[in-house]
Amino acid sequence: MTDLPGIVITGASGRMGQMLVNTVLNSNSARLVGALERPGHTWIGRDLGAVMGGAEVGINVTDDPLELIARAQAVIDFTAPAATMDFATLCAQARCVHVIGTTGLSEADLKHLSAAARHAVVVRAGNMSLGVNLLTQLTKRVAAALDEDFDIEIVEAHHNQKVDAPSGTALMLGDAAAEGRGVALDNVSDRARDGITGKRERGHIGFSAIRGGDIVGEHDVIFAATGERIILRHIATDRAVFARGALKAALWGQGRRPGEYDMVDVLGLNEN
Ligand SMILES: NC(=O)C1=CN([C@@H]2O[C@H](COP(=O)(O)OP(=O)(O)OC[C@H]3O[C@@H](n4cnc5c(N)ncnc54)[C@H](O)[C@@H]3O)[C@@H](O)[C@H]2O)C=CC1
Ligand SMILES: O=C(O)C1=N[C@H](C(=O)O)C[C@H](O)C1
Repeated sequence: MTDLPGIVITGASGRMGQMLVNTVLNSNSARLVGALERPGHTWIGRDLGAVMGGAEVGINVTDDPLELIARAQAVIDFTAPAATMDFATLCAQARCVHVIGTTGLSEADLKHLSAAARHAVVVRAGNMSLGVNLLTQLTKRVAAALDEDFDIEIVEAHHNQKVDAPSGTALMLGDAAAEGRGVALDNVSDRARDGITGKRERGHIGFSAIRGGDIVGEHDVIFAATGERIILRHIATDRAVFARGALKAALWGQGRRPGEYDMVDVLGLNEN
């Protein structure tokens, strides 16, 4: 028995799930206590290590979150919006830290998370990497320094299995740019252009999404004026950067007061 925080990974068979399992299993700061998958998944009831193609780890994958979350100190959750809402309720009941990487959440989902955060620590970010969270701060500063002569466009690229657009990261960057400009993103966001769209509106923030192959995640924030252009870019080449950030968040959340937090809080980037 050890005092290290016990972590449950949801969506264990997913691209991020498997990365998270390996990250926690290789950590000296946390221990893996459970792995969840959706009902009907072929991994249910089987040893997690074995289904991942390695040695047995003594943890059977389950589709029953109730008992598992009750004895966890943190749940790291990169799944899908409906599943994340269910896990948020259970984490709130268990007073356990809920680290959420899931993107594509609706306004109603965000309200649900705010309610859950009255009882538990909820750390959520559309991107858990250090680089992107630093990029949001840079974006805010550049947007604040430039006026609307600079058109802001956010371009993101991801693999062909991604189901939501714009990416969670693109929306974080859009929020940062809007905050820098002192406007609400909802009032200035251009999220789809097709056909005779009319001229670009001054002050708007545009989004474009590329989907193809195995691209892990790439984001450009373009500030385009007449005669010059600034481009802030982040390229993720390995999902380990997201998993490391998520584990850091799970550990950071231990002993904190219930509430909603993000990776800027976890990484202490607000102080810079
Ligand atoms: N915030 C961040 O840093 C990052 C966020 N993401 C986001 O994480 C999410 C997952 O991404 P991927 O791993 O690429 O997707 P994926 O499709 O490979 O994995 C999702 C997994 O969740 C499982 N799942 C769905 N419903 C479930 C339920 N009720 N209970 C348990 N498991 C359930 C699925 O079976 C699947 O294995 C997406 O929303 C993606 O945008 C991905 C990478 C980084
Ligand atoms: O689905 C992904 O893969 C990713 N999703 C996140 C997003 O929506 O921004 C983070 C990362 O870019 C990978």
